[in-house]
Amino acid sequence: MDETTVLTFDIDDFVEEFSHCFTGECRVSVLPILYKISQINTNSADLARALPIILGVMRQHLKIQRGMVTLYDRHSGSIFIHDSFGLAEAEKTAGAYAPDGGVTARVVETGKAVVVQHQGGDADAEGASRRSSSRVKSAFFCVPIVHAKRVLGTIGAERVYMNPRLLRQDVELLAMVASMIAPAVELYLMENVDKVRQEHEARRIRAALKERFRPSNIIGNSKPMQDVYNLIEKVAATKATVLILGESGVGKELVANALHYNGATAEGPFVTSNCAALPENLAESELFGHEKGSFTGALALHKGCFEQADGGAIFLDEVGELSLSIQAKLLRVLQQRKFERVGGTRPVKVDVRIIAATNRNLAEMVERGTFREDLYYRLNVFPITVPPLRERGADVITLADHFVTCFSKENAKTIKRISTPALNMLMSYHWPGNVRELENVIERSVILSEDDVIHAYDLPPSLQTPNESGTAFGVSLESKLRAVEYEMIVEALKTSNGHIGDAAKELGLTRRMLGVRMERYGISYKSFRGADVRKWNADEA
Ligand SMILES: Nc1ncnc2c1ncn2[C@@H]1O[C@H](COP(=O)(O)OP(=O)(O)OP(=O)(O)O)[C@@H](O)[C@H]1O
Repeated sequence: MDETTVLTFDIDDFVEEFSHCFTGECRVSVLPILYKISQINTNSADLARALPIILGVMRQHLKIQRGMVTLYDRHSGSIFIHDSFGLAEAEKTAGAYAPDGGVTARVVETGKAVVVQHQGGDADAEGASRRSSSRVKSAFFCVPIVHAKRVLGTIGAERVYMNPRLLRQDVELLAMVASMIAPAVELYLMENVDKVRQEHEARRIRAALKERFRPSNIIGNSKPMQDVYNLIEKVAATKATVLILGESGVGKELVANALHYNGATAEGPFVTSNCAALPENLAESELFGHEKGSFTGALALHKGCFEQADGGAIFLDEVGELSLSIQAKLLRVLQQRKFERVGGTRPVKVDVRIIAATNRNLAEMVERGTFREDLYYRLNVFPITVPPLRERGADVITLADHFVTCFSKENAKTIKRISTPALNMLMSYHWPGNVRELENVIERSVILSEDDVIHAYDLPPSLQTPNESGTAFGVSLESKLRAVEYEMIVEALKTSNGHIGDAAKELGLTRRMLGVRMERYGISYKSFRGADVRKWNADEA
C-alpha cells in the first residue's frame, strides 16, 4: 500500500540542529558539500553565481533527482521557478511544478519547511537500489528562503531515500543554504522585479499559447481536416518553410500557430506580419527594420519582424499581397537568411522558420507576372491546403457546438443545444466566409437566445432561405412567424412533458388556441410523453 506523510518544520529548528552533522559518521560525507557551499560568497550578493553551485551540490552530492529554486513576487502574489534541473520542459515553461501538490505555496505562506514522504513500490522498481529489498521512500521537501522575516522564495527537491536520517540531513543542508542566499535573493528581487515579472508573464503566455494551439484544439474530425493534421504532424518538428493555402477564414492562422507551438521553434518567438496591411513605403521597414536616421521620422533603430522572430518563426499572412520589390528582398532572406535594415549597410543574419499563407492562387499570379516564380518555388516547399468549411461535412456541427460552449461562457449563458431546424440550416448553408463566418453566426445567436436553446430564428437572415432552412416555411414574414411559432410550441411541449395545459400556460394561450395551432402544424402531444420525448430529444441532440 502506498502511504504519504506530510511534516512541517520551523526553519530555525533545522538551522540549530545542523550542528549534529559535524559528529560521527556523517562528517566525512558532509565536508565536501560544505566546502562547495562555502564558495557562495554571501557578501557578493550575486544570485547568478550562487545558483549553479547550489543546484550542482543538490544534483551531484545530494543525488537529488529534481530540484528548483522558486522566487516569490509579493506584488503579484505569484511564485515562479527561477532555476531548476530534472524538470520536464512543460513544467519549466509553465513555471510551476505540479507534482508538489501546492507544497511550495504552503512554504511561502507559512515560512516553514515541509517534507512530503511517499512510501510505495520496491527499490528495484524505482531504480534506487538493486541490492536492497526494502521499500523505497521518495520525498519532496521544500525550505523557505527568508530574509528580515519575509519569505522571498523556496528551494525544493525531490529524491528517493532508503535512509530517513539522510533525508533529514538534506533538509537541514538546504535550510542552511537558503539562509545563506537570502540576502542575494532579496537584492535580486529588488533590482530585477520588473524583469522577473516580465519573464514570468512571457513564460505563462507562451505556455498558454502552446496549450491553445495544440493541433487537438483545432476543431473538426472530417477526412479533409485529418489530412491537414497529418501534414502538421509531419512538418512541425522540422524547420522547413511551409505555405498554407485556403480561402479566407478557413483557419490558416490557426494552422500556422499549431506548426510553431508544436514544432522545433516553440521556445522562440512567433511573429505575425499581415502583408496585406503593409503600405508599400512601410513594408520594407516593417519586415526588415531600419537604422536610426535612415529616413525622416526614423528616430531610433527599429528591428523588423524578421529580427524580432530570430530563434523562432515568422508568419507572413497574405503573402500574395507583397509588391514585386519586397518579394525580391524576401527571396534573398529565404536563400541566404540575411538582409539589411533600411538605411543599413551591414547584413543582419537570422535563424527564422518561415511560414506563409495566402488565399490567392499563387501559380496563377506567377503566370500573370504579379508574383515571382523563384519566390513561389522557395515558399512552396511544403504546401498545406486547408479545405473550405462547405467540404468538411459534419465539422459544421462540431464547430458550432464548440463555439456555443465558448460564447456561452463568454456571455455567462447556459445554452444547452442547437434545435434541429437550426442545425439543418447550419448544415445546408454554403459558408462563403468559412469558420470565421460560422463563429460570428454562433456568437450572435448565443447573444439572441432567450431560453438556453439556439433556434432557427436566432440565426441571421443570410441563412434563412427555404432551401437552407430545410423547413417547409417560405421566406415571407408570415412564413418566418410560423417557423418561430412552430419552434416555440415544440419547446413548450417538451418542457411540459406533453401536457397541453402547462404548455398553453407557458405560451400565454388557452388550451383551445394551442390545440388549434398544434393541429395546423401536425404536432401531437403524445410525442412529448415518456419514451417518445426521450426519442425526440435524442433526435435533437
Ligand atoms: N478548425 C478550427 N477550430 C476552431 N476554430 C477555428 C478553426 N478554424 C478557424 N477557426 C477560427 O476561425 C477564425 C478564422 O480563422 P483564421 O484567422 O485562422 O483564418 P484564416 O484562414 O487565416 O483567414 P484569413 O485568410 O482571412 O486571414 C479564427 O477566430 C479561428 O480561431
